[in-house]
Amino acid sequence: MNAVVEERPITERPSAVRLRDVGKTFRGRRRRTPALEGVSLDIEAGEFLCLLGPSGCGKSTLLGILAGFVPADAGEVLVGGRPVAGPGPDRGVLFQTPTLFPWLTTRQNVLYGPKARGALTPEVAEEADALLETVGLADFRDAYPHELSGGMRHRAAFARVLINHPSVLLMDEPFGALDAITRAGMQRFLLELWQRHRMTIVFVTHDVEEATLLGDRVAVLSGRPGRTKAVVDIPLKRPRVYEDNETLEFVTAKRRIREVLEQ
Ligand SMILES: Nc1ncnc2c1ncn2[C@@H]1O[C@H](COP(=O)(O)OP(=O)(O)OP(=O)(O)O)[C@@H](O)[C@H]1O
Repeated sequence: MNAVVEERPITERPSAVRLRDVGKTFRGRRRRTPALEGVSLDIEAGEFLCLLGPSGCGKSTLLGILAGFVPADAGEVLVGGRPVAGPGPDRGVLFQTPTLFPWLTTRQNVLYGPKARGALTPEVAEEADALLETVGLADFRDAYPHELSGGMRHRAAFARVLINHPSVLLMDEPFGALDAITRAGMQRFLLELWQRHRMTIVFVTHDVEEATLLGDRVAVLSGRPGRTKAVVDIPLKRPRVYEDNETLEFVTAKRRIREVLEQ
């Protein structure tokens, strides 16, 4: 078994995200659910990290903590060297269901954030148009969400997040609900985007194949309460394409992750 739990001292590499002994217990009136315990992880700036683990191990909770939606009740959570105290435009969040306002057009959706912050300038509007071009929605800038396909809605949600120039992109099973072909297209799109912008990505997935294709490393959480079980390096060359998934290197990397998961 080659997988190792990595401890990368923060002083050695620039760390975009630092988690130290993070814990979270949900306390209801009748039930107390420990979701995370002692989670420690350093994610480098520009790294693509996938978060994998059994259902209910706290992956979404961890992402929610990084996004600032869910307060941790133990440990240290730093993004860009600063403690997370709530949501912020430095962290873009994308969910399985793209969050778009149904009463706004694609372009208006993209411009919603800057407008709400009072930062809508002609330059930002120009940037929105360039982003719509990048995500292949220039011809649909005046369409409403219900007029877009599933993949198009995802790309619109991407543009909506990217207009804020987030340094960290937090993605919670973003392609989980898509059909296989659209999903492969979105994976390709995400890899190209990341290759170009090199933002830090934390990507939650159930899918070992998806984690192997996308990640520089895969952090595997144990069953509830989630703990960092291992961080597995994916030593596959970049740029990667979906068609690589039958190569020996790919299959070997996938097997290593599966072994850790099943341990
Ligand atoms: N708001 C909440 N209130 C109470 N319990 C919660 C809440 N959110 C999550 N939990 C509990 O915390 C645990 C972790 O949930 P979480 O959604 O983070 O897991 P997950 O790994 O993302 O699961 P899945 O892979 O099934 O999406 C679960 O037992 C869940 O029931």
